[in-house]
Amino acid sequence: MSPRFVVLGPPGAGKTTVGRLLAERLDVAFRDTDDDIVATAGKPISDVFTDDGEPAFRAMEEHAVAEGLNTHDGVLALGGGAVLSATTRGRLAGHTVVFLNVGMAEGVRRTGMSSARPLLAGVNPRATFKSLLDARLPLYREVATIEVTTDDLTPEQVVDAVLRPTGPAQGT
Ligand SMILES: Nc1ncnc2c1ncn2[C@@H]1O[C@H](COP(=O)(O)OP(=O)(O)OP(=O)(O)O)[C@@H](O)[C@H]1O
Ligand SMILES: O=C(O)C1=C[C@@H](O)[C@@H](O)[C@H](O)C1
Ligand SMILES: [Mg+2]
Repeated sequence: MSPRFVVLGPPGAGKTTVGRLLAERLDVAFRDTDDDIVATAGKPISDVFTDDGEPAFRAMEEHAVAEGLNTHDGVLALGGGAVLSATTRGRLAGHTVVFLNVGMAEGVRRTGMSSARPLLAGVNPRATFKSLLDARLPLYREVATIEVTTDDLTPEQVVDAVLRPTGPAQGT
């Protein structure tokens, strides 16, 4: 069993929003590893970061992603930092992986100052978002088989782009 699409990208790229729409369009189930972690931990992700620390969160995330890849056959959205794990990047080989990209300005606009995103809850979310993008862009691209830049697209248009055939133009 393997997910039809694995969706990843930075916070605010639309993994949850677009992932859900994509699953609806394909009439398959949607699963988000962030939700799996919340269910397992029995508390919000911000509390996992505060109480247990980021390394503990990353270990739970590695486990949740492996479980999703092995047991889910619909659309699987990963947390924004899941690609930081080399083990996870290795496990993504052979899967159809969609990288939803978003630039700093739009990413910060979409995520706002939400404390639900502990890594962006500091004093300078723009700088934090930029350094996060700089560090992760090569990792997202290492595992992605499809990349869509979402800044100027609605979630529906992003789904269209994911499903658009990429081969040579048909007919004349
Ligand atoms: N293409 C888009 N155009 C405009 N707004 C969008 C788009 N995609 C997502 N959004 C909005 O941006 C916000 C963040 O989207 P979403 O929660 O899906 O991102 P995410 O990638 O799952 O983030 P996280 O890594 O924090 O889970 C939501 O308010 C959502 O409605
Ligand atoms: O970008 C990140 O590192 C994170 C993104 C979210 O999806 C959550 O997985 C968590 O807030 C960490
Ligand atoms: Mg999400």
